[in-house]
Amino acid sequence: MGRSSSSNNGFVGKNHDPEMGGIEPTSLINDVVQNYAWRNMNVQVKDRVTGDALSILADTNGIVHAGEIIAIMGPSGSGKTTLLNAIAHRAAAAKATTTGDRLANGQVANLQRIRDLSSYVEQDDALIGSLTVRETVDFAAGLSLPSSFSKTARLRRVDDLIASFGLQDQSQTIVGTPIKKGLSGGQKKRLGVCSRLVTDPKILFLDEPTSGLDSTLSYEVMNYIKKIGRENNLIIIASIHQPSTATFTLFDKLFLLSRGKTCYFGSISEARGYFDRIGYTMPSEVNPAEFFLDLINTDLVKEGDDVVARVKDITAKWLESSEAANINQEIDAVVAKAHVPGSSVPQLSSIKVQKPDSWTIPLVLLQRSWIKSYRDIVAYGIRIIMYLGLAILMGTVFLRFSPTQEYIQSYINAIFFSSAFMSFMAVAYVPAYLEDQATFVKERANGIVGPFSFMLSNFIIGLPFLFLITLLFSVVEYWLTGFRASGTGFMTFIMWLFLDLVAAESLVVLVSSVFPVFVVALAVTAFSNGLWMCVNGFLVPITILNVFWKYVFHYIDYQAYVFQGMMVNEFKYRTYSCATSGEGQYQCSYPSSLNSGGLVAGVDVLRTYDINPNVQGMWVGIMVAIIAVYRLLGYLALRFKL
Ligand SMILES: Nc1ncnc2c1ncn2[C@@H]1O[C@H](COP(=O)(O)OP(=O)(O)OP(=O)(O)O)[C@@H](O)[C@H]1O
Repeated sequence: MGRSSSSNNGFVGKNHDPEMGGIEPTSLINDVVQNYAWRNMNVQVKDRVTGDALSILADTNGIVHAGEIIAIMGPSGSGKTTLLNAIAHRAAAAKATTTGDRLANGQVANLQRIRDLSSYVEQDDALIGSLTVRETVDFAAGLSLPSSFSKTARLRRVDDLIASFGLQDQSQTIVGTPIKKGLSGGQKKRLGVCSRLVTDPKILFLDEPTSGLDSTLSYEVMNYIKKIGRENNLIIIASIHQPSTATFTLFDKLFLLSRGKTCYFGSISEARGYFDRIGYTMPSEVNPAEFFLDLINTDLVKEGDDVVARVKDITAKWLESSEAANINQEIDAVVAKAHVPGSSVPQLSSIKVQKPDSWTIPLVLLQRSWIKSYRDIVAYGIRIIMYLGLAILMGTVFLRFSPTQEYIQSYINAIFFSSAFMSFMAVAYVPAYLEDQATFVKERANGIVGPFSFMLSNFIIGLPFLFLITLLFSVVEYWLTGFRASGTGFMTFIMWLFLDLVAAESLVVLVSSVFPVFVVALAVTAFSNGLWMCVNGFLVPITILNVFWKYVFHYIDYQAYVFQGMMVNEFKYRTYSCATSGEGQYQCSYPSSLNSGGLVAGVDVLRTYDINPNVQGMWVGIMVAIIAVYRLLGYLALRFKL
């Protein structure tokens, strides 16, 4: 998302597109948002135990000015993430009700405006392990900068940012996968922030940007963030857990929370004086962050020390303090100023957000998935090896069949197994899809990628890979087994197997979109494929399958059409010789019109399974429809559920 502004709508834009004669195409300067405030922010949930309404964030107010960086601090469970999410207009907690105003330049900012103006870096920001540092930042830029932004300007911004975060020497290093080490923890954190900043946000929300890092690395990461925030006049709001003294002093303001209530909000330099005034004197030579946290940490119960009473006292004193009153006045003042006719305050309604063209996002996603797929040996290479192994296994078990009647049942078994087993193995796609979906969820929450672009690119990028698997499997298995030896027969087999795999993978996408939890998605996909196997007409011919399974499930079973299609491909065009007795009599075990000539017509085998040999075109159409429905339902699940 590239934000542009023009002088005639009140914004002094330095971020114009290069083609439009802008001054600094790569600059991230914030000249749009002068301040960001939140007023009467409350979050209520239904208590997990009692089911009663429970307040987890009570009446918080705050204001941050351009160029400032603030720390939201509090003991574990005090509501830091809840507050950060609430002010960033995200779901504050599961099934929470959030009330209150978010104000940018004193004007109420709705979700879209906040998405336009800000980026949110989550604690476990999903970086793609197989991409290099430069690719990570460049793809983030490609997904959000307007198409009018030239490639040269984009790459300049990418390289400048990488250098600002001290990652220039790692620019060609991959982030890191389970089998190939890449960046260190601190470098990954820096890259996470860097790839969100490239989209040119004016406000940056950071959820525990130093979690998992030691104090030296935490300082390093925050120092980079502070520097870039200062240089570009950004508003940075970060929740942080137990910073060292050095890290703590990098922040301009502190928001101290305990049990969802404000204990202090104001400049870091004045915090000590404030607590001294209300009766809590900080000893010298102590880490101030530690002192404040110990003061309000209700989990640390020491003998003779009533922390709960102390927190009540601190939160009550805050509400009565002149500091709290000043914040409210300051917020009222920016609101009033914004509404003065002819005010010089930039108006939110006139911000023009330029996004990439609608076709650019799926294209960038495709390019990113393509790099990921050929580099990520775990997600793709291992699956190819598995399918090849399966082909060799099945080809050697069902080895060199010949067109005689004793092989008829084995042919049918081989057809069933080829399709059913391959569909079943699609569960191996669950982890890779869930990983992509996690990236999507984060990009979507930042307003970058929509469910349609994600679903479309996921579908397209899967096709060549599935075709490759189909081809490798068929080349090995089809000829080892000895199916009908004809080019058309082979190509038709490939077509059915390909449709089978596309449908099976679409089912994985649907199930994993509805249940985005690994074990659940795995169990539901495996169960569904088991069900499709049972009712596809092989284990129990359709003629005797009970009506419930037949009418409720059989006709929507993609495996049924693949099984029937492959059966027709093998049996429609072939005859099988009967056995002969010692006296030269034919002994045919399948009743067939050709029995008198010592043969079984393949079409008569089809008849015993009630398979019509002349409607393959319709089955292909049904397969395409099933795939489309799976994808559509997957899209709807992403659109409305996640
Ligand atoms: N449904 C609920 N019932 C009861 N308590 C809840 C519910 N939902 C959230 N909470 C509580 O709200 C509080 C705020 O959680 P939050 O994650 O914002 O805290 P935090 O300060 O970010 O914690 P941490 O530092 O451990 O990440 C927690 O104490 C949590 O247990």
